[in-house]
Amino acid sequence: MATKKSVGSLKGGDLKGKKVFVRVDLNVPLDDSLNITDDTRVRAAVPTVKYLMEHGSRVILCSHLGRPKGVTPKYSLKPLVPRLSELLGIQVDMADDCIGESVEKKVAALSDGRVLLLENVRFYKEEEKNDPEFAKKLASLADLYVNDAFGTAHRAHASTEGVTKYLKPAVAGFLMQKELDYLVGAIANPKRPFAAIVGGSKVSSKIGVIESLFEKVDILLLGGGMIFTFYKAQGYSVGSSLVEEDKLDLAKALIEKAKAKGISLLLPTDVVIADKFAADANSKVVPASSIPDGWMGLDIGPDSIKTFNESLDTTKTIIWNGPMGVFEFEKFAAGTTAIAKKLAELSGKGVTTIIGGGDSVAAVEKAGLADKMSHISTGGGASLELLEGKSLPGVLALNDA
Ligand SMILES: Nc1ncnc2c1ncn2[C@@H]1O[C@H](COP(=O)(O)OP(=O)(O)O)[C@@H](O)[C@H]1O
Ligand SMILES: O=C(OP(=O)(O)O)[C@H](O)COP(=O)(O)O
Repeated sequence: MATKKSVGSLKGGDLKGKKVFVRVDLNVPLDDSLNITDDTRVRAAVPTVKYLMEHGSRVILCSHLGRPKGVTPKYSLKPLVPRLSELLGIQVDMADDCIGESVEKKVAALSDGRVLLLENVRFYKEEEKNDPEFAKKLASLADLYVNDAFGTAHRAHASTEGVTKYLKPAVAGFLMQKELDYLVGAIANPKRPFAAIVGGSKVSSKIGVIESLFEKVDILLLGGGMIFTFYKAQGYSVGSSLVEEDKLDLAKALIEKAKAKGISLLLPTDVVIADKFAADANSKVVPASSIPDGWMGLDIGPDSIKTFNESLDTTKTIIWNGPMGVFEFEKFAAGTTAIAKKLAELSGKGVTTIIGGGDSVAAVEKAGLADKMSHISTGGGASLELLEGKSLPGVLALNDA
């Protein structure tokens, strides 16, 4: 993907008094009382909005929340207003719609440096359909467009892609840029040795990532549920561990490919096994090749942690996607927590550490180590697509630098 024009390249007259349509990803988890339970995405949206406020722009914020079918009160963006206002240091105004007369009035009343939050853009089915007429209506609200919604950049929707056809310049926000710098830039030109740690539940959902990383990494560490397909492919008995029978040949082929490419591919040498898939299961540590019938592997074992750590000690860049075990159960979280701790330690020694979205981010946050990493992605699906080497429609649509 070509480098995209950044909001940071706009200054003075480009921004002063201008109405700026900013697509952000405020798709945050809310509890039953509509309290935000993780405000990471709200905090991540702040630098771009503050920059625009400081340059005297009139900021129109647009986001989706959840996957509503039509207007659904529980998916209103209203609960976001207090936290946004607190973080921005001003009272953010809220519109009761995202297009139409009432919104136009609110936009006309915006003064320089102030912020208006539009109501959930997915209350219109035209958003996900990338309907051109709807995109035109969104575009008509503003003078220029900023996309800072990294978490939604893999969607070609009206507010992420369609709108750029009618609103120019269309530029990347600071969060979008940072995500691309790490998830594309740091990986394309890594300081070596470069290691990837890939875990999660299934080989099938990570195959694209593994194959794409094969072209770039020196070391590949595998963990999570997918390792049992690799074990079985090597003739080990895996008990009742998660196995994808139709991916056994693929696992064999990947092991061969790693050899041919000179990549150091490490599979865990021992595993923590359980007698059932439950938080209170009985557990023990066994060598990878000796999982008894009726038992299932739910985490990597202490020897594997030691070997993985030693291998990571030699690196200068690390990307991590997917937990090492069923970290949601305390008893099987040790492997994932150990990796999080190792990455935090290595970050402190100048190693670039990138956490590629999804459950690995949740694990790092659970371990209280989020602020230690070089970069933690705010997008699950979007980061996975980038790591697979795909281009994101929400990024492609922006003006080149
Ligand atoms: N050994 C295992 N057996 C079954 N499930 C596992 C195992 N190890 C990890 N998992 C599960 O994988 C899930 C995460 O997988 P995935 O969605 O592919 O990762 P990510 O969200 O990081 O991309 C977690 O819910 C975790 O419990
Ligand atoms: O939370 C999101 O995706 P993610 O859970 O893959 O990070 C984004 O806001 C995109 O939402 P969507 O998957 O409903 O299009």
